[in-house]
Amino acid sequence: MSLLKLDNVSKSFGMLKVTDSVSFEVAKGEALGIIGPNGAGKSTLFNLITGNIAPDEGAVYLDGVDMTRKPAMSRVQAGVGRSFQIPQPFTHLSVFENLLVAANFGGGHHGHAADDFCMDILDQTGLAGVADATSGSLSLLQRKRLELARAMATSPKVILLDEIAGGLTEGECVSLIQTIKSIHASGTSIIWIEHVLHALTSVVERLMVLNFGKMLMIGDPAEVMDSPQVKEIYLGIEV
Ligand SMILES: Nc1ncnc2c1ncn2[C@@H]1O[C@H](COP(=O)(O)OP(=O)(O)OP(=O)(O)O)[C@@H](O)[C@H]1O
Repeated sequence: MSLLKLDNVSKSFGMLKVTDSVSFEVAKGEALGIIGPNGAGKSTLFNLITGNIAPDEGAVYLDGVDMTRKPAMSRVQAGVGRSFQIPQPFTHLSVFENLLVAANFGGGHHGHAADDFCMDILDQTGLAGVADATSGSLSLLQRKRLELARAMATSPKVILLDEIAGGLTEGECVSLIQTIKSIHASGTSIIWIEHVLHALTSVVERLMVLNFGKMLMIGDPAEVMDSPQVKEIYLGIEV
């Protein structure tokens, strides 16, 4: 059975159909990449999965349960974790405290068990050395790591990564990819929107292309990137 399923999901803002009858499934433990031109509807698709916006039509299922009308918080508690394009930590709290908030409210972890759980995530995401630093003092790479860590602190079954590699140097990007690979290897499903294609294709098993709100193609990353239709529409290259 699939972990996450979208069934003919559509959403319009005024006259603009931003998500147009999108259907796909993500298996347990799978990593799926999403690409598409600016304004294709990628972030809107994430908002429909997380419950930040409601679809006009269609349904969203997690583990076979219809989540379509459930609020965002209950989806977090059911296992949908998310990182944001622009990191959104509580800047006055320490890195550790940021994780505790996510673990308490999103992951249902409390007391000493929550402390240990958060320390494990700090290790996994490479933040153990800055546990007591205020999150406002972190470098860009560390803030990206904190976005990952906060998503992991909610004990997700699937994490949605929104352009997490953007703005990093090549070396920083390689180091973040290692962390994302370790999260994937531990069994968490990943859906990742990314413009840094080499980072994305080094992790994901399937790639989806969105264009004008429609799913243009989904499949093996190399085959998708090789498709003349994708080259023309996504990359703007005449073939
Ligand atoms: N809340 C909203 N109200 C009105 N229009 C919106 C809203 N959210 C998104 N849009 C519009 O929907 C379209 C798709 O936006 P979306 O952010 O989902 O695209 P995207 O593929 O994530 O783009 P990018 O790669 O630039 O982040 C855009 O034209 C955007 O202006």
